[in-house]
Amino acid sequence: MKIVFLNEKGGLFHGVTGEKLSTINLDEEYDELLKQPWVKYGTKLKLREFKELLDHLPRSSSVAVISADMLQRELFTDSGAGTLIRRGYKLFQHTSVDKIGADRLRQVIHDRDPDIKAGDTSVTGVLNELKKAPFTIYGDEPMDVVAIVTRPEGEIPVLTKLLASRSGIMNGIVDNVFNSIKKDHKKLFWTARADDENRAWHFERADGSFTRSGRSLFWYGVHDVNEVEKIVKGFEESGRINRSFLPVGPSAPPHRASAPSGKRSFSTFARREIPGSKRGYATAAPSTEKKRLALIGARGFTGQTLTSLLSKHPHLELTHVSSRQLAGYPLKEYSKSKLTYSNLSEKDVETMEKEGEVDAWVMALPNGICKPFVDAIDRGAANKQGEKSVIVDLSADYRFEEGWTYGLPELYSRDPIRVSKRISNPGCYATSTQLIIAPLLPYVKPGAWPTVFGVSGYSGAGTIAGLPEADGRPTSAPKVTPDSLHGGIRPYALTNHIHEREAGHHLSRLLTSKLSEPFKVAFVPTVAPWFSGITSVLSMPLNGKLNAKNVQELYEKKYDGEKLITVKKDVPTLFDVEGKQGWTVGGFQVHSDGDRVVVVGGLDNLLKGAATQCLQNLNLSLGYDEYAGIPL
Ligand SMILES: NC(=O)C1=CN([C@@H]2O[C@H](COP(=O)(O)OP(=O)(O)OC[C@H]3O[C@@H](n4cnc5c(N)ncnc54)[C@H](OP(=O)(O)O)[C@@H]3O)[C@@H](O)[C@H]2O)C=CC1
Ligand SMILES: CC(=O)N[C@@H](CCC(=O)OP(=O)(O)O)C(=O)O
Repeated sequence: MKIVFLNEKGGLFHGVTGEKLSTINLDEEYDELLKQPWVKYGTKLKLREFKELLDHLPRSSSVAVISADMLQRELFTDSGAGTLIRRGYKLFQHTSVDKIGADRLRQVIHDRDPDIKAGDTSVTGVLNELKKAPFTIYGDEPMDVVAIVTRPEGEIPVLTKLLASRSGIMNGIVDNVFNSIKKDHKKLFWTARADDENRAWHFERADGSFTRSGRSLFWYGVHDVNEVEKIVKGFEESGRINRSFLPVGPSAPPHRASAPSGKRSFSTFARREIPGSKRGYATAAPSTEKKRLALIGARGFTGQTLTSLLSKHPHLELTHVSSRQLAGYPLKEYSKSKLTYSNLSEKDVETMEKEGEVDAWVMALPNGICKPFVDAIDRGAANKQGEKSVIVDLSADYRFEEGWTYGLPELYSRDPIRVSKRISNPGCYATSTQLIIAPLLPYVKPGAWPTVFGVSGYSGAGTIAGLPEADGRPTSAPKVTPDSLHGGIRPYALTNHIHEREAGHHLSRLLTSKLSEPFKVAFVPTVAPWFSGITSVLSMPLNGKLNAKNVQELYEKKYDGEKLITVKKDVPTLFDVEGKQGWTVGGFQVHSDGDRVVVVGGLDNLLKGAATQCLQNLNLSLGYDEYAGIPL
């Protein structure tokens, strides 16, 4: 039986983080919740009454707290909305197999353990391992989730098994079990294989990870790189974690490595952000190894901007610059070595990849041009001995593509970027649009799209060929000029700009409750007569009441510690964004009725909107410090 409780806000919200609580399992969470200082008055009363009601109904019953306009979706789709409250199942913890029943445990291991499916061990093998050291088995009563943590005296605990049924995944029990492990263990290590369909889930729960040849080691609670190294050495010696998951010894052939797409979470379950898990830690200090980069589309605005940044990069060497027009001419914007433009064909690119001539490629080409080059690199990589190179594409061509990682580090986990070889760089307006909406996602009024007005400098439109210099050297001219705008501004692509879909598509991944269709954003672009810099103005109806101070705090909290994000009180001006590496937000205002928020954000379309973000992505995937070469 499902009981629907209508409230204005459309659910219950965490009083500190402001996030919507998607599920409350009363058996597990009720006592703890009632102790929270923010659970008072109406919320307390409601929780008490829901508990009383559900205590007298079958366990499968639940209460859905939703807003009136979500009623249809709650009743007629299986996606649900708001907050779902149920008794749930009590979690258990046992330190012996007998307590949970050896036969039941055998069955679960037999049915779900990927190591058994891969033929690497047997059920008896798993149970024999348990005899070697003290352990705790965590799970829920119907055993939809079973997790085993081994914890030899004085050693780091290891989560050796996390076995969940589909219903365990869909009902969030796996998170409940994991949280209960977290309560007991301040530090934990565990592993997952590339074919683990919940791989993104692991990245999100970890403070750090190491991936090689599709096998990942994860941990939380250890932030010091030296400590990680020491622990890993201990695992190597004791054999508690299979060597193939550890950052030790020679790696397996890299061409077998498969990177997580970063897109897949539990297949039917939107990702949830876990506080404190935004940043990963590399297992070793960031690399300082010299690596080589080829830039295709080097003549254009973004190509040139990236070239200038690379001139100051401590480790990354630009070795090839490709332009059809400038082939044979020297490159001017790069100071680390003398380079001449070439006009690389698809065949050249394939051969270069096959011969391992570069470690990374950047595609700074117009939309729709990139695929033949990417295909050529893929062909080259298929016939290559060593590791395949990284590609970062600046165009819109791979931003919706399975197998590519969308590189917006401040919003979507950095770890998938670290292990990805195919990265799509977000659009300039789309970057600002997502950064400005993300902190307010729990407050989006259902059915009302957030609207972003974006005003961009004309460099956003790219270049055409200009008049040649006196010596015949070709030049570039902006496609849109201040003259063509008559000194004014020109709204364009009033609906369906590609960045509208891009922003909605990716923001959907941050929602805590599943939507039956992608999250919708209204985006309206305007081009203006200055060279570079975008101002984005967000206007968004709220699902409840907020004040300007609350809003500013949401941004401060969301972007705390982010080196490329500035939160200020005042409205950012062009001065705050033009030529600046990061994104700035400010001007937080709420309508006097308290139900509509307006926020202003801005970035330089050629920097955080393109080249700087590209460099963050290159740095992460090549193992450098994320900000290497970025003047902070
Ligand atoms: N400008 C901006 O603010 C932003 C742009 N982007 C995206 O980045 C990409 C590059 O943009 P931008 O630098 O402005 O573009 P430009 O028009 O300034 O440059 C395009 C580049 O691609 C080359 N090129 C064009 N057509 C072809 C082709 N058919 N084959 C091979 N090379 C070609 C050009 O050189 P040549 O003709 O000499 O070969 C030039 O180097 C685009 O996809 C854009 O959407 C993303 C974020 C911001
Ligand atoms: C002013 C101007 O014309 N801006 C460009 C945005 C450039 C960009 O980021 O486009 P991609 O998504 O193709 O990478 C535009 O609206 O198309």
